[in-house]
Amino acid sequence: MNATIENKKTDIITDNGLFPSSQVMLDLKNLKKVYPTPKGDYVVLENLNLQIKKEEFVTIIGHSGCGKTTMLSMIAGLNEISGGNISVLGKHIKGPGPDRGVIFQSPSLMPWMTSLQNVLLGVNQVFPDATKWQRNDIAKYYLQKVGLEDAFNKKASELSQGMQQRVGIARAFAIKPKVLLLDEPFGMLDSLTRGELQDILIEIWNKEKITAVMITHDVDEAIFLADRVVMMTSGPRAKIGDILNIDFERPRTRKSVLEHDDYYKYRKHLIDFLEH
Ligand SMILES: Nc1ncnc2c1ncn2[C@@H]1O[C@H](COP(=O)(O)OP(=O)(O)OP(=O)(O)O)[C@@H](O)[C@H]1O
Repeated sequence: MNATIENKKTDIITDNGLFPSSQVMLDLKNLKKVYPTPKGDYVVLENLNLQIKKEEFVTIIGHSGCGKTTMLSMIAGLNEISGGNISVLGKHIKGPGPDRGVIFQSPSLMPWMTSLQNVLLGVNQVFPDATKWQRNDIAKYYLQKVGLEDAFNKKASELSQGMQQRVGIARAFAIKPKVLLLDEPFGMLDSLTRGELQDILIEIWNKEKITAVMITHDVDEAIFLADRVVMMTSGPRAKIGDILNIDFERPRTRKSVLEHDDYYKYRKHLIDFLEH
């Protein structure tokens, strides 16, 4: 990994996130979500507009309960859209699909199955025409990428939380999605394991260059991983409040990011947003 990033000072650049359509992977237009409740309709999201570019890594931050998971689950096709639309490469989504992989906070593996069998569940569905050997190779390749080459045949129930999330990462990449959606994937892990998995995630992402959208509550994680940090306003009727471009070169190391003059500027910008 490149240990240095050019320490050139830049001004904080925020943008309105609008790009030529040829560059856009994900397009959220006038997105609205209403949850019916006993007390009446609760409008969680309204007029939410966001474009995410091909090969971009975007992190999403916002106050607890503002609607981050709601937005991500709508992109995944797991939560009905109340208004507006979401498109992937210009096509409106109508439900879940193999073009979008999801990594949740808890990987929800089948506990009685091995790491390999868990990864194969998705691979078998998405690549039904591949031979058994080819599918095995794909699953093993990604398990090895997340450092589980010695645990192919370990049951999920025998794995630590960190190892289970490694399987979750392998499972998501193995279906070769166009977009990877991550909902606080490291939220339950200790800081050392969290750092290790951030490095693994970014290493595979650097190689595969798929579009990634990740919710996090951790401002440092948001900066370290992202090309842009998207800030959501507090609900109800939450929308995109601000977008911060993170202009650090890649590949990045934690040390080089922390030592960059702009790091604290970025951090302050995000914390100011969250505190107001
Ligand atoms: N199925 C549902 N029915 C009614 N209200 C819901 C439902 N799911 C979520 N909500 C409400 O919608 C709001 C947004 O929830 P959501 O989980 O999307 O927020 P979040 O920003 O991801 O929160 P957190 O950061 O705590 O994970 C919350 O007030 C939540 O209580």
